Amino acid sequence: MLTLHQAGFTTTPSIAPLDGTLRPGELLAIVGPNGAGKSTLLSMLSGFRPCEQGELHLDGKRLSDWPISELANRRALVAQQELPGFDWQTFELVSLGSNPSNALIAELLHDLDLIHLAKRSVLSLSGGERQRVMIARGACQLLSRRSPTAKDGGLLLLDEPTSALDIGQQQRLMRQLRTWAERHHMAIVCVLHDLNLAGTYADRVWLLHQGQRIAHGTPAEVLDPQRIAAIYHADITALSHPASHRSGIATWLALAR
Ligand SMILES: Nc1ncnc2c1ncn2[C@@H]1O[C@H](COP(=O)(O)OP(=O)(O)OP(=O)(O)O)[C@@H](O)[C@H]1O
Repeated sequence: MLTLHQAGFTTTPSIAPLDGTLRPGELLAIVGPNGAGKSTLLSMLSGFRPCEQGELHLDGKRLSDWPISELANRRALVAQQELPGFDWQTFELVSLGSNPSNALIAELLHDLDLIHLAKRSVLSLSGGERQRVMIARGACQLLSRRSPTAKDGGLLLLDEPTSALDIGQQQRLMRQLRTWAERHHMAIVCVLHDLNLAGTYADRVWLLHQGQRIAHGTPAEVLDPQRIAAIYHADITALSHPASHRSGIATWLALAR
């Protein structure tokens, strides 16, 4: 579990002090316009850029006090458009840096619809396939390195994990992330631009704007159409799903020219 106590950055790019808890079993979406500070915040949550004010505690200990190798057992970051640096086969790249069982590799490849690509060179994969491989690798890092006595499945941080995926794969990935969160008691944080994916699959949403979290809570509380239209300077139409009655935001249906 990761807790934030007035954690932030004072230097550019700044993040205003934040409190909060990233709980095992929960999927948190971080949303906000371009340049709002989402990737910057993810780098703070991962410990790659130590916070400059306040504190972050991971599993009861200050994030900055964890040795790198032990930190890697507890949190994994999949950055935007990470590229494989070498001509590995898919299954090799997924297991890189950890020592997973063949069963775990096969399970993760199956989970992300990659099993038919297990022996393919990662350099030959499409953008969307490669993106799913990098996500599988992040999950593999946590699941293979966790201590068998650990109470939870660690923290998986994903920066725009659906950016290269078609709509079917986007839904499949988001459903899978929910399954991992529940099955492995993992805390999962996703930076998302698609507010409908955030609204449908996240338990909680943080909305960032100019380095500040301006709203947080359930998707229904945060994704208020008027607030979203104002923050994004977007023409939107709020619709509710005819079956679930869950509200969503239409942009492509209602583009005004
Ligand atoms: N090294 C840096 N020096 C100065 N400014 C930076 C630096 N890195 C990022 N920024 C700026 O900080 C702001 C936040 O960047 P960040 O990448 O966190 O935004 P984001 O919300 O993830 O955006 P996007 O949706 O476009 O990916 C941006 O204005 C960016 O240009």
